[in-house]
Amino acid sequence: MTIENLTINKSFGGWHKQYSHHSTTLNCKMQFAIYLPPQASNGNKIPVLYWLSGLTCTDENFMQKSGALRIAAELGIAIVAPDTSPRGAEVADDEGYDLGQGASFYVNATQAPWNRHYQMYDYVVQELPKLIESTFPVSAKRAIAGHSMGGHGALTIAMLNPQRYSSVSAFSPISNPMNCPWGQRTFSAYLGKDKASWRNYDASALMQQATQFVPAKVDQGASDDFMIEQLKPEMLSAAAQVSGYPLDLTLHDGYDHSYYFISSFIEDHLRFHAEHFNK
Ligand SMILES: N[C@@H](CCC(=O)N[C@@H](CS)C(=O)NCC(=O)O)C(=O)O
Repeated sequence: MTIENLTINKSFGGWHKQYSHHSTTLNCKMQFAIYLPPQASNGNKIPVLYWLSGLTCTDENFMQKSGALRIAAELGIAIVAPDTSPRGAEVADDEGYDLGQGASFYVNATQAPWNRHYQMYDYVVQELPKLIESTFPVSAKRAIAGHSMGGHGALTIAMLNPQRYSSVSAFSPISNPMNCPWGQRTFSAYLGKDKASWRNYDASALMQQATQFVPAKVDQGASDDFMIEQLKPEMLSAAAQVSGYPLDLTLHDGYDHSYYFISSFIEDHLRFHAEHFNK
């Protein structure tokens, strides 16, 4: 596997780098960002947090706007931020911001034309960690987190792979995509009309039937314009009660859906993941 370094910037004593590589899973060129804290330079292998961004984002939004790097440098955690979908002129797309490029929903598409490139679930779970762990001084200790569409991705991926992640966290996740407009539009396109296949990618459905638990922290802004129609955090809480899932979900007065919210609480998320890496 060859990867090409695109940018390199020193930050909080560590290094933020962007790379591109050909993804065999997605059948196209992909870009990702990695933050390597100072602890990555002393010969040790450090744990990694994978961050999945929301609709319309690339590998850049989180790294530039969340304020996570200062805390990652303190705690000795690497952060990897993949792009939010396959991209390129030959990759299927849609005019809406909520389907196609920038809107993969982190599933493996089964329906044409999407199934040719939209295999983001496999990319995030398999190909990307393999590439990261064979290229950078990181250990196999992994956590996963995300925002909105990425919060949905992080929760579903952690619950489907409890042995691969020591903890999961989400800001404003799309908690019950089977029952909201964003999820119904994308799941119909990527997975087809048979709703049985949707359940496997629905955080509330998975949480309700979970028997293996990855510690989960979720924060939601109470003034988030998407909360009632699209995000439905109450469905996740209800699901956790059914299975006894260790879900720590907090509603925060006055906060909206933006990076102003994420940057206000990202420190708590990184400390939560660090605590579970050290267990
Ligand atoms: N109203 C937005 C919806 C998309 C949106 O809010 N995206 C969130 C994730 S769901 C985001 O992180 N945007 C990029 C940013 O704030 O940097 C739009 O039309 O672009």
